[in-house]
Amino acid sequence: MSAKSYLHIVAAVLTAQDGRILASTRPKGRSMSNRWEFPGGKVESGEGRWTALVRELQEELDLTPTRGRPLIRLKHDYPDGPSVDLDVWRVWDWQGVPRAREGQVFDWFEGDALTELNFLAANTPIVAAARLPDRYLITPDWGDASLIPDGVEAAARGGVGLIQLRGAWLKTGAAESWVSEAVSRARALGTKVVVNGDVDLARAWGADGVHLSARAASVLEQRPMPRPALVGVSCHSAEELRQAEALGADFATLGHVRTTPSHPHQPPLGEATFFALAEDARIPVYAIGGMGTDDIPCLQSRSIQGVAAIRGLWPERDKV
Ligand SMILES: Nc1nc2c([nH]c(=O)n2[C@@H]2O[C@H](COP(=O)(O)OP(=O)(O)OP(=O)(O)O)[C@@H](O)[C@H]2O)c(=O)[nH]1
Repeated sequence: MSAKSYLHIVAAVLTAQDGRILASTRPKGRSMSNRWEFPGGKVESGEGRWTALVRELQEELDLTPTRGRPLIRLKHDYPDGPSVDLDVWRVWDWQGVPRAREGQVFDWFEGDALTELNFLAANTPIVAAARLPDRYLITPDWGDASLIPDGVEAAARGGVGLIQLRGAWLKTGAAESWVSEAVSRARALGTKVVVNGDVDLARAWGADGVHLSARAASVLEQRPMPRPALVGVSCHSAEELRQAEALGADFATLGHVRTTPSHPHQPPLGEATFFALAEDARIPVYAIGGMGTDDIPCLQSRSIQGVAAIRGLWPERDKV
């Protein structure tokens, strides 16, 4: 049996300095016209990925991208259409002012607003990747929750775009005030906050979403919070990634990649297994377990979203 062939497509998540993202409708006369997509198209035979992206953006929008990096790569099989290998790049610098050259409509959208557009079916995980940052901090599980709001704010100031509140302190009486303080300070800096494990708490406390264990995800048939809320799942295997995808999760953490003090007795996945699983995933993946900001360039060069960490991202490491 021959392997299925996939059309290699490059597309750009053009991101302006204010964080808004360009989306466009497919031009009239094309398949699935008037659904939303990210600008791009087929890579021609013998053409490089970046060269193809530059050509497509010039043809469609009269723009020349000058700085970008891989964001997410995933395969999708349209039941009545092509099988596509979508190679999506974040582009944050370009020459020119966008102009619709193919009769398409385009506009700039806040990340959350992207979830309301009628995108092509393959694009749900691409929209998730476009909305998500490269650094995902998980708060340390210690007794003194009073340090959480300051730590969250310092991390957000340092460029961490997503934070998971986690720990036994979440179940204590004072938790609500620490959480609402942390959420409002993070939000003022454009950083989102999700709560570990408890959907009711996440809703009640006005958090931006929830992060579930693989076990909690395994008993759900659909996502427990509608978009634009974020739903993340902790995964350790291909099976758990498939469950997170089936659930409609926005992202997964996958690990642990290396041995860490949090899991001293469990063997790590190792980098080769991590990359094999992450590159096969159809949702954005954060590498977790002994990871830090130094690992981000290597992960991104392979279209992986970024790193999730406690020690590697908490602002004052000596206090972890
Ligand atoms: N440019 C772009 N294509 C996408 C996205 N998502 C997605 O599934 N695709 C699929 O990737 C293919 C894009 O190739 P293309 O844009 O060169 O295709 P085309 O206009 O020539 O389409 P056609 O073959 O129907 O004439 C289409 O099958 C399209 O449905 C996206 O965000 N951007």
